[in-house]
Amino acid sequence: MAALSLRLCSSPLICRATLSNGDNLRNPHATDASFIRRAADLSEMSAGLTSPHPNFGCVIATSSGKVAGEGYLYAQGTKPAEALAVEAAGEFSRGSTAYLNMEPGDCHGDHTAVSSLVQAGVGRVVVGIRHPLQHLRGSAIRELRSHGIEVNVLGEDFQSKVLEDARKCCLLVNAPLIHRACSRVPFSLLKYAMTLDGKIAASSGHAAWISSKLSRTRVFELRGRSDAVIVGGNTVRQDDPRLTARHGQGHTPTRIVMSQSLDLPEKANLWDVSEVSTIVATQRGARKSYQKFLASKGVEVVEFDMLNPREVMEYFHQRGYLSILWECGGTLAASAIASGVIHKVVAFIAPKIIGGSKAPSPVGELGMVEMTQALNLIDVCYEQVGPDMLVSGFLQPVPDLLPVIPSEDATFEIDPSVNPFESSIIFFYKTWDLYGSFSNFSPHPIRMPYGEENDDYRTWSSVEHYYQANKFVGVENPLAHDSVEKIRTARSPEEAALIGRSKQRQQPELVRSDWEDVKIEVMYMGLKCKFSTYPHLKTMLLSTAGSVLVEASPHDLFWGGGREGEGLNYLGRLLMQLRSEYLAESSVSAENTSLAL
Ligand SMILES: NC(=O)C1=CN([C@@H]2O[C@H](COP(=O)(O)OP(=O)(O)OC[C@H]3O[C@@H](n4cnc5c(N)ncnc54)[C@H](OP(=O)(O)O)[C@@H]3O)[C@@H](O)[C@H]2O)C=CC1
Ligand SMILES: Nc1c(N[C@@H]2O[C@H](COP(=O)(O)O)[C@@H](O)[C@H]2O)[nH]c(=O)[nH]c1=O
Repeated sequence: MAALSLRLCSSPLICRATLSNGDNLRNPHATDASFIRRAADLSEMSAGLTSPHPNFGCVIATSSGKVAGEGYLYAQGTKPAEALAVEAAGEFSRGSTAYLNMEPGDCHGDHTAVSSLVQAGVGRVVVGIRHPLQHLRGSAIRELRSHGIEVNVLGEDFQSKVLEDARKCCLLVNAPLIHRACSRVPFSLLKYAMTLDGKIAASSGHAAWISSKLSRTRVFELRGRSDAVIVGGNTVRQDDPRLTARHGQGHTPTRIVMSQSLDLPEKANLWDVSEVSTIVATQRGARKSYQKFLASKGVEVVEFDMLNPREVMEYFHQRGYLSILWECGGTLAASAIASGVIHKVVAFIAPKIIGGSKAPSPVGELGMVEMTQALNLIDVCYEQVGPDMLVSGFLQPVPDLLPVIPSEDATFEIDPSVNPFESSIIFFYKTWDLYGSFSNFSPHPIRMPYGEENDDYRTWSSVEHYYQANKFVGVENPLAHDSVEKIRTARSPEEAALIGRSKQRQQPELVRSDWEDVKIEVMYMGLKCKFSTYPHLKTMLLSTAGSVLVEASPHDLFWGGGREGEGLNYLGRLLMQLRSEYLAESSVSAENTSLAL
């Protein structure tokens, strides 16, 4: 009998494994493998909330093989998994082994993850996979080793079948980020519900519902883990879907519609963007009057010279999307598979027969004529969900991290045609990028007062928390005060932004009347406080002297630079203003020193 017994898990993303008693005796690596799997399982609890941060989990195990503490990163900017796990383990951390599904990022000079393990006296660290982004890769491992801690990386320091399986779990749990590091399209999952006779709707086009309520709740969870959900024009016309995550928690993805004709209804649930945004991707020049109508509803329209799944995915990759859920019908699904942008398939199969020779099926024409041409799924999982069967598997393997995947920068060096940057411009955007700590979303808490003339200082978890809360500061309404508190205590900058933006949209009466006049100053004060509080950030800012700083947000045309430099780049401008103030200060103090000598 195999030492590992695969257990079908609640998550369609990964298959977990449990060890039976006695495995440890038979296989010396069984304990390490089992704890790494546990760390991967834990890390997955934050899926959808951490994006674009990786999912991190940590298990602290004593020398007798007992779990003393565990933790996972709840969301970007919250306490690292390692710090939570050693806190939970308390004194048991000393001499223990820490299991991490992924090497910590320790970006922006924030060494909390590593230092909490060092300070807690952990004796050994086992790492599932190294960090996939090359500029972060290996530095936490080196740092831990420099403190005399033994660090073992699966697949590098020792190898065996059980460890290889455990390492695979670590790759799967962060598949979107790993794809981000080595490809130009987001990680895409095609999901559909079909009858036992392979239909996704009746011949009339009616499809509500094929799968059970329980299965559909699982779909809400899948949506909650994705950055965006995508459908084709026909699904909008037939189903009038909402495409929201309604399982009661977490994040709601952006909705994307691909339509060449723009022959879409005037009334549709997707055009209600009060809770979540919708983007329509279309062919350049299609129905301009309808494009205007969509814009008037608050729906963003993006035109493509060639509307096909690959172009659309490359575009959303550039916009920072890591994971996409395809919930389209067979026509678009076939086109997406043929373009090679689908990585994983999740099929809910309901024990029903609807028949109908014209009833649609999940994947349209792929041009294959022989069974030998069929695409074989790999790492297939089977799970019963209520009355339905859930079959999932990968169309393409998650890229392996061995050997080292070139970073995006290195890729640009290899293929200069994709280098969009000039050397005198420094772009920053996502917090985990090289200059990501320049972003107002970077996880650097600041101490700032509630309002300008207020000495009631509070800690704000990021500049974004401070900025969003200031929209409602000083407004004589208990609901405005309540909004400030909700934003201040939001668990991540993304959550703070979500609350701030939706309150502003839904209850504009709560927003201070001078907001448009003061918002730049508010952002400036927040940034100034951040760079003054963290000397290493100030040093980093000063090191960019001579370069233009641009927030590379393609869609925020006020704070960011836009896709083709059409944005106002106020965030970049404020940072350059701050930098010149710091440079002036340091030249004055150098002058004073030389005068004193
Ligand atoms: N059971 C299930 O899981 C699901 C069932 N369905 C059902 O499926 C049926 C709709 O299926 P289907 O017609 O295949 O709908 P799709 O969702 O695949 O939409 C097809 C449309 O996508 C647009 N499109 C844009 N670019 C492309 C491209 N490169 N290739 C292909 N299409 C493109 C076109 O819209 P346009 O014409 O506007 O230009 C096209 O007509 C409905 O009955 C619906 O209820 C749908 C989703 C899931
Ligand atoms: N019919 C069908 C599905 N259909 C998909 O769900 C969409 C509707 O989502 P919403 O409007 O948010 O409830 C629909 O347009 C299509 O993409 N999904 C399933 O899990 N099971 C089903 O039986």
